[in-house]
Amino acid sequence: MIYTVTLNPSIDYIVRLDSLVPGITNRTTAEEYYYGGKGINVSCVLAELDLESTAFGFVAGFTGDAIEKGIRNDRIITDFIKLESGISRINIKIKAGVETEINCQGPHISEGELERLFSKIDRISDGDTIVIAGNIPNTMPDDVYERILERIKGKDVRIVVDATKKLLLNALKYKPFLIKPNRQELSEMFGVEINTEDDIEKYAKELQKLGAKNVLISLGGDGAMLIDEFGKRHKAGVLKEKVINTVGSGDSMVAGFVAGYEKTKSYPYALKLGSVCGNATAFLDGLATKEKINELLAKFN
Ligand SMILES: Nc1ncnc2c1ncn2[C@@H]1O[C@H](COP(=O)(O)OP(=O)(O)OP(=O)(O)O)[C@@H](O)[C@H]1O
Ligand SMILES: O=P(O)(O)OC[C@@]1(O)O[C@H](CO)[C@@H](O)[C@@H]1O
Repeated sequence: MIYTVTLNPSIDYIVRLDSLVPGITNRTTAEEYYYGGKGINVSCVLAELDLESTAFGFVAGFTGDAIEKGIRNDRIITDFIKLESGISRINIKIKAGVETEINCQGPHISEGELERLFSKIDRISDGDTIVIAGNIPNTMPDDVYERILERIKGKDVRIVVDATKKLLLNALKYKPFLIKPNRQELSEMFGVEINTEDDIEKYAKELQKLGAKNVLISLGGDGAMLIDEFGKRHKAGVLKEKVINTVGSGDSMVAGFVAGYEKTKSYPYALKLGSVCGNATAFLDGLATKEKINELLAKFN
């Protein structure tokens, strides 16, 4: 079974404007909403790839109810913990020529509620995959990913972590099978500007020295680079189509990579399917669909 963990799910409210002017009332030209949070997005794209997953995490209030209902699907088993107070966050994605995101704090999670999650994590067993992705509310200790991984230590579980800074760095000692920083996140982790492909490879290999097996660096419209567990560099480009909404492209890439590796045990294929899923999301209103993935798979080389 593949388990995804989203500590801080969200409703993504996408607002489109011709331009955004600070200090006045701006009016949208269109708006849409999606149920998100990184782990949830991974579960949704896995479902499009015909893979079942169990979604763990915390939901709260009316937004939490909507998220839980909204992602219900016969390939997603939702097993969220309902928090006593607060509401799951609404993240605002402003598309006004450039993209601006406002990702909110999210509800407080108590130590007792965290313990309930750890008990669920104890169900994960040999041969399973766990995908831990996204940010945590800042009231939560930043060793939480380590505490989750500590619970599965010693089990033969494929670990995937998609997070930033300390949350990711602290998880590396658990030897994750895959991490997927984007270029900016890689730069931030090392406090340097990363421009060239050689720089990307150099810093990806630093993350491998710290414990990561496969490091997939996503580069938005420039594609992605994988440094696999054998130190081999693989590159993938992107297809050219009208970009509609890139929110969740990175998560789609993670889902595609995990599915591609699960099916073939081939890193080039995992990178290809990951890229196709990332592209498919960028070219659609919501996340990658089975139809779009199959269409792009036939064109991608
Ligand atoms: N403009 C684009 N055109 C085509 N493909 C894209 C575009 N942007 C993203 N993608 C695809 O999605 C993958 C992941 O994108 P990106 O690097 O933006 O991830 P991310 O920063 O983690 O995104 P997010 O946090 O929104 O999920 C890219 O490697 C690429 O395959
Ligand atoms: O605040 P976090 O957890 O880092 O990111 C949350 C988020 O931006 O990630 C997804 C896209 O990757 C969206 O569905 C969601 O709004």
